[in-house]
Amino acid sequence: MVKTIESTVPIIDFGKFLNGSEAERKLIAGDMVKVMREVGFMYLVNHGIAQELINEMFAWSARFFALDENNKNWCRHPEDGAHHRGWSHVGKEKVSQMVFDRDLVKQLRRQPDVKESFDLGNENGYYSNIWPHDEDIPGFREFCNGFFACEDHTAKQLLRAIALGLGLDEEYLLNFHKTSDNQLRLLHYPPTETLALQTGEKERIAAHTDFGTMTMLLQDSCGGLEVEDPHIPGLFIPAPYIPGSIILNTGDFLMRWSNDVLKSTLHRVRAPPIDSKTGLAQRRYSIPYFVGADKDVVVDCLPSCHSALNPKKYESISSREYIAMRLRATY
Ligand SMILES: O=C(O)CCC(=O)C(=O)O
Ligand SMILES: [Fe+2]
Repeated sequence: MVKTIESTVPIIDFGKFLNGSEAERKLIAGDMVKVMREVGFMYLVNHGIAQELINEMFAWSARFFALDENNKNWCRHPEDGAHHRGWSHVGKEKVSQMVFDRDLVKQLRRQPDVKESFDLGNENGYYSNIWPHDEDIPGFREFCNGFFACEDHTAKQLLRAIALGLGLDEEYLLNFHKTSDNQLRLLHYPPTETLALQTGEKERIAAHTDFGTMTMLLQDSCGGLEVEDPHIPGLFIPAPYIPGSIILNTGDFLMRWSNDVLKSTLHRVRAPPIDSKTGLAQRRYSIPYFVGADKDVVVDCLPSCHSALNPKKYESISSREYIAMRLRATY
């Protein structure tokens, strides 16, 4: 049987959590945690972020990436990989999966990802944002900041649901996400020779898991995102855009925090359908929002995720220590 996304990545109606009765809220929270345990990826519909706002964010993203290279250079990502802000040109970044060996990282970087990105965080955060000149793209900064806040609002509702589904106090996870230390990432994968993507000579984004607590992912209709089958390692299943949906996936930090009860699943971006006019793999835009825990708060295993039969597997760790370790392997 051909595996389809519907049979692997479930669709959850989050509106029933946002506006439902106490019983419905509990049911949805339980469903979400079940999916996080089994698959690590879900589609959310009625998630509370207005579609017009999402469309507008994609339009701003396209406008930003269409800027002249000199204008984008003004806000380029610093060499320090930990300061994850600003524009990274095509070829700058290589996402890798848990590779900490310096020589191996060097070797992997010879085949960089064919994508460019723009990263921003909370304006009041530890790392300053790096913006393009306002006159080059007036209104961009303001819109991005508004969108960041809107996603943060939804992220907080999702954190409530996950805590509830884990049998914790609904506010439990919010107490570790007080500073909104999240990252909004605009991604642009330019048109690329399909064959090079198919043979793996070039990659859009190699198989990886995300670092943080969780990721909310917006994608356009191009296609190419694939999620590893939870039961068949190495089998990747296409996760196309479902109108009106966003994707929610568990991050590595939450996986560790939950004693591996919640799964952070491998995913990648491969060749989408070929553009019939150019013969190239179509351009893709996506917008992940990485939700991160407060950097200096040390987390120990979640209370409902360990027992005498299932003892704690990991030392307690702060998100700062954990993320720094992962970023060093990426830049
Ligand atoms: O472009 C996409 O849809 C995937 C992006 C992604 O997985 C990431 O940036 O971590
Ligand atoms: Fe990812």
